[in-house]
Amino acid sequence: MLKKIVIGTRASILALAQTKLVAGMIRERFPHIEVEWKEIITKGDKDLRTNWNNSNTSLKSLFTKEIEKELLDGTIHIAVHSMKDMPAVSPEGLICGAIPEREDNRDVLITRDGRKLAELPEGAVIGTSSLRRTMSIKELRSDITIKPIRGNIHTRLGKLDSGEFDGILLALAGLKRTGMEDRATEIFEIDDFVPAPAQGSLHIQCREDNTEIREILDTLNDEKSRLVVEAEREFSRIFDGGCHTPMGCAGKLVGDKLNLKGMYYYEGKVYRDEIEGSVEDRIKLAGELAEKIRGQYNG
Ligand SMILES: NCc1[nH]cc(CCC(=O)O)c1CC(=O)O
Repeated sequence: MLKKIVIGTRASILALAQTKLVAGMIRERFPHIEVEWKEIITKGDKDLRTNWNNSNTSLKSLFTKEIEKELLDGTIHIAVHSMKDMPAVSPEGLICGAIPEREDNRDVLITRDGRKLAELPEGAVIGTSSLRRTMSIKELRSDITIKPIRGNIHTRLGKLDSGEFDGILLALAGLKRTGMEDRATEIFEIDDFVPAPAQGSLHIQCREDNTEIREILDTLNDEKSRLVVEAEREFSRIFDGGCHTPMGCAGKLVGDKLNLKGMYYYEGKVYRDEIEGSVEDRIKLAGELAEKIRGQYNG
């Protein structure tokens, strides 16, 4: 019988918050198992010059490689990641062992003085390095000036507070999980601002051959979250989504139906559509939604 589980984590406040959340879930279900975490510094953490928010799949692994090596070596048992930052395909020997209940997937605006988007002055400066967020905010207010911003949530909030920006855009999930939800000035509705595929969802990673850990992780799974996230990830795979590709996708269960909204920016224009169907057909639905959107610009 397993006595202790070691979770590998990056040292950022969000990574630690997510790790502690998962540690709590395991302790609650398996009180006899001791849960610890080990902070691992990744190449991405060392190299702050990398614009990781606009990174493609290979750059994405900058933040996971060292952690994945420790999983494979067996020095840690599991790792907790934000699903939206994970490439579509797991490295050889590793799997996603659980997708727990998803947090709110919406995006938020945070301003220094509590002004909402509509109240900001002409040409106000908003910080984001995400193309999806840039395009979405420009759609709502074309006069806004976008300036790139890097670093973890605290660094970004610090840059906002010091006056470098009038506002910044972040995921509500990250604010909630780090206990800073009260910083959210304006929460954007999905129809105005389509979230990144799998935003707000966790990816608990483990070794494929570790059956004991897989049985434990099975109990952390939230089936509804998994079904929705699978569809969003399929949409993202079709459009080859790193965070680099300006696209969004958000699913919602309505009874036994899945409603899927998607958007994609192509040659400077926004295309959106939505689809609804049986949740069992979620992968097919994601493909059909992508086809509908492609049909708009291919005519
Ligand atoms: N790309 C960085 C990242 N990865 C996950 C989150 C937030 C939490 C989540 O979406 O699950 C963030 C920060 C942000 O986008 O505001």
